[in-house]
Amino acid sequence: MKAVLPAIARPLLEPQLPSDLEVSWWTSPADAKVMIADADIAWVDMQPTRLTEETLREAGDGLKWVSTIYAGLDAFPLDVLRSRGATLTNGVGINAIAVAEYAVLGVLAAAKRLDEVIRAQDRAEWLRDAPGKIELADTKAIVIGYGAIGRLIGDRLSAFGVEVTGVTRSGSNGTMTPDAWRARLGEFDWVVLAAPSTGETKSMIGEAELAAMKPGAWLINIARGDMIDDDALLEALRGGKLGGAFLDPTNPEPLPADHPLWSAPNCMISMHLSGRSQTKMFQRAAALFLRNLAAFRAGEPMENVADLDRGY
Ligand SMILES: NC(=O)C1=CN([C@@H]2O[C@H](COP(=O)(O)OP(=O)(O)OC[C@H]3O[C@@H](n4cnc5c(N)ncnc54)[C@H](O)[C@@H]3O)[C@@H](O)[C@H]2O)C=CC1
Ligand SMILES: O=C(O)C(=O)CO
Repeated sequence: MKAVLPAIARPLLEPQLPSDLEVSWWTSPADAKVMIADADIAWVDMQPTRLTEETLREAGDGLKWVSTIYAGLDAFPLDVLRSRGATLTNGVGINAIAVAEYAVLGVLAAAKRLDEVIRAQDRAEWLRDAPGKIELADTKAIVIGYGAIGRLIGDRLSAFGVEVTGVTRSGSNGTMTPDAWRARLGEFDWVVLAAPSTGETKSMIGEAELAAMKPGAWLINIARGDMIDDDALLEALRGGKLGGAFLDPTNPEPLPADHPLWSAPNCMISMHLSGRSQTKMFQRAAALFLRNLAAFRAGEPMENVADLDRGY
């Protein structure tokens, strides 16, 4: 059995790999593309070493399991994997803590207008009044996408006294269903996006949704940039009714230097940095891969198997 694995994870994986597994370590997409031709297993990540759709198309017929550290699968050619009959396991949970902490950072930065405080510091200006005076306690948040990340955001915001409502696809465990949240948008001070980018969620926040939000409410996006209609967001930000937006991912990435969102009023952009966390992320990813490898070899069910039709 042959596996193509990322060299970056080699120190964590190699000591624990079974001796009869033949391994090639990729350091670049070009490496992966060659190595994958006769692999049974491939761990591929779309960034920073972007593996192209072409690579997965060119993989040999033996490729049965593709593993990734990514939770969001929107950049993966799911149709190619589906037509090959290959299993894709994702990285849901691996960086959920780091991302949830960024969402809370976004809410706190918006409440206290940390961006304005830091701009004043850059000017060596001593502010006489706080630019943001919102106390989180007794405010209300809706977290659209209440999965691994969304639930952690919910727990953390609840600890600040925020009343949290979650949205899931199924509406299970007291969450709202995707057809119910729009009618209630006007109730929330914080609208947090933590759902996967799929056909159902692309541009889910557009003109109508922004208009329905409570005056002064903030939009916090830690999911994917294409879930927001940027033209509508720019108009809402310029109109001043929206409190503002905290955007971790954007569409496209990197955001071009001349993109109007950079200079839009009341907009903070964190450059899709939220998922980065010291070494813990790789330790969790390696541990998950090794558990799944044992299951794959034993013909047992693996963890984090993506639903290729659903898209996450
Ligand atoms: N900014 C970053 O660095 C990161 C962003 N992400 C993004 O966050 C997304 C969520 O990640 P996880 O929580 O780990 O995934 P997850 O699979 O644990 O949770 C997804 C949640 O979204 C819900 N959902 C699905 N379709 C929905 C819809 N149409 N409307 C409302 N809710 C819907 C699901 O029911 C589930 O509760 C990922 O798909 C990825 O795009 C993930 C990791 C890092
Ligand atoms: O895991 C993901 O989907 C990410 O966006 C990581 O940054």
